[in-house]
Amino acid sequence: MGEVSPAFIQDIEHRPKVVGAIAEAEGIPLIDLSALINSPDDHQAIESLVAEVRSASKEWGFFQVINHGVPLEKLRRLEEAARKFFGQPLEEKRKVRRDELSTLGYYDTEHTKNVRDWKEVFDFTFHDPTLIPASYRPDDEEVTQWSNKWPENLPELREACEEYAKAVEELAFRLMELIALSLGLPADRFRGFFNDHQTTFTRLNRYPPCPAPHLALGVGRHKDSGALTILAQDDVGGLEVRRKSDGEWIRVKPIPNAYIINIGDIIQVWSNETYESVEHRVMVNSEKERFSIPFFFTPAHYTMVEPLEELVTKQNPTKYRAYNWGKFMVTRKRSNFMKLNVENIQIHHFRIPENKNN
Ligand SMILES: O=C(O)CCC(=O)C(=O)O
Ligand SMILES: [Fe+2]
Repeated sequence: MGEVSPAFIQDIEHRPKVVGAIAEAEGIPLIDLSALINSPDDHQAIESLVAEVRSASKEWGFFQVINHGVPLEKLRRLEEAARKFFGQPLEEKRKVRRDELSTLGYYDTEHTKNVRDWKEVFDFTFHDPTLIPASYRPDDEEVTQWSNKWPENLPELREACEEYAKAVEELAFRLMELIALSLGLPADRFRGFFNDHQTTFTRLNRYPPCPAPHLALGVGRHKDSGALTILAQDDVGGLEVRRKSDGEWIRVKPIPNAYIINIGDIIQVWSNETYESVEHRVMVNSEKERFSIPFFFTPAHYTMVEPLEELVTKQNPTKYRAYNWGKFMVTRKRSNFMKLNVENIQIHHFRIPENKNN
């Protein structure tokens, strides 16, 4: 990536605090999922987990989980394969680069809020191919497919990716059950959105050392647009979360063999804002590279996302107009691809103003 070109430079108000960042100690909640994995029939233990998830989702929109049931060796194997993949010359990585027909594969030019991110990425889906609208245009009903692009010279990458995503998907379903219960819904309330044709994808992120960590970000401030994100990070650290209580950026402490879970925009809408998707960003540093692996759990492309009817009442009327998830996702990808000088599509574009409710 060489010199820091102006494309990477954040506006002054969005630059990270390299010194004096808020301590990690009072950071996001840590939840031990042992009961969910080992004694799912112990109602009392599950109730208390549900209460922890409710409070963490409400106060922070982020939490970490341990004893989550994803075997550590699957993560280690994937990390090793990812290091090998990113360690190759650029022309080798570009053999599996993303293109306009399928956004899966390798790329190093993602923009978040129109500023370039200091990172390189490899995206893949577990349910391959993934059905997706052919265009962002609302009147175009054609559906197309995204297919994975696997490097031929590194067959172990494919195996490691597939095994890992399968294990994390199980965790995702379990977490969605806890979240459903925490909203007073039946445990399987969200299941149907993910049964067929889910658009879930996993990303391998590499953040190279950066000569100007005070000017650039690994990922600029953003909210995740899916339902739930399950993130593995290494021991370098750099993820920051915007604390809901006061808007301060808080570092997320790397905890060995923990996953970071965050509520995405879709749960914000489904829950009619009982829970909110929270802004986060990634700092880079001048010495160490950092790896992270987010798993973005997202429903089928034809899902119309809107507040669940059980959570809409006279006192709490619906806060969103329904939107089509596939079109939303394709519109997002398009603007990541093309550095458009307009704001990305956001769920607030579907927000119903308060006074129109009454
Ligand atoms: O690398 C990280 O810690 C987070 C990455 C992230 O927020 C994203 O890819 O959406
Ligand atoms: Fe994110």
